[in-house]
Amino acid sequence: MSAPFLVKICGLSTPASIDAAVDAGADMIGLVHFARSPRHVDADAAARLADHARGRAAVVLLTVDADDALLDALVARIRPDVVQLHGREDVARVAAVRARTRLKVAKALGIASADDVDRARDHDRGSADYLLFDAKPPKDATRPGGLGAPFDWDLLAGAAFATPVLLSGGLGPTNVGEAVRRTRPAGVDVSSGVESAPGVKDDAKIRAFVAAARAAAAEIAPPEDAARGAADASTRQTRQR
Ligand SMILES: O=C(O)c1ccccc1N[C@@H]1O[C@H](COP(=O)(O)O)[C@@H](O)[C@H]1O
Repeated sequence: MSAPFLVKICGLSTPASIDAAVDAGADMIGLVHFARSPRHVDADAAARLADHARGRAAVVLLTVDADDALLDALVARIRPDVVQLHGREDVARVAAVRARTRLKVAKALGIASADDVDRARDHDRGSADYLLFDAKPPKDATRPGGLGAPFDWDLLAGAAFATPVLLSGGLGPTNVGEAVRRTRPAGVDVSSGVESAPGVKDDAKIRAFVAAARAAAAEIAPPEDAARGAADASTRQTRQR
């Protein structure tokens, strides 16, 4: 059986929005530690949110070009399951963070051209546990992600990676299904697309996003997984009666 499809909801900053994501069926919740983001949470707030989510969803700590001292402090305080590196970290830095923290690492890579997809292959050598493809930010952007901008999914056509790929960048409830069907990722990640305003998560959009992602994932699942999924759903329904 193949690995389960992953849904990550990023940029959560309240216990209520974590509950909404977990109740909707998210596998991963993201906490953004980057001061220029409207979703920034400081170390203490992130630690409280991580404790709120722990055991119910994997906690992903998002940092941007954090140095060792900052990473050590954040990891010790927040105790995440995964560190998302959303800056200019190179292959050596990704490997060093993985070795230092002993945590899973998701490396975000900005995609705007076929060359960017080729460059992403440098990271497909075992240094990262996930490759997270996001739109490449414009040069004058105030942050490297969380911009609600999609990239041209056709750039991934025919591209195969050994490392599980999480698709992100401008996803939302209305386009995640098409994105999953066209790119067949291992999972999806969203922030802006499930908000009512920058940094303010919308529970209904979170529910709609997770449902649409799961429905599309079921369509692209190998036949044996689809059969197992149907059997699991039927067992769940029988138990509920
Ligand atoms: O969410 C942010 O503010 C953010 C800040 C700095 C780096 C990354 C950030 N978010 C990540 O960007 C992608 C795409 O987000 P969106 O759905 O297009 O808004 C996602 O991985 C977020 O986790």
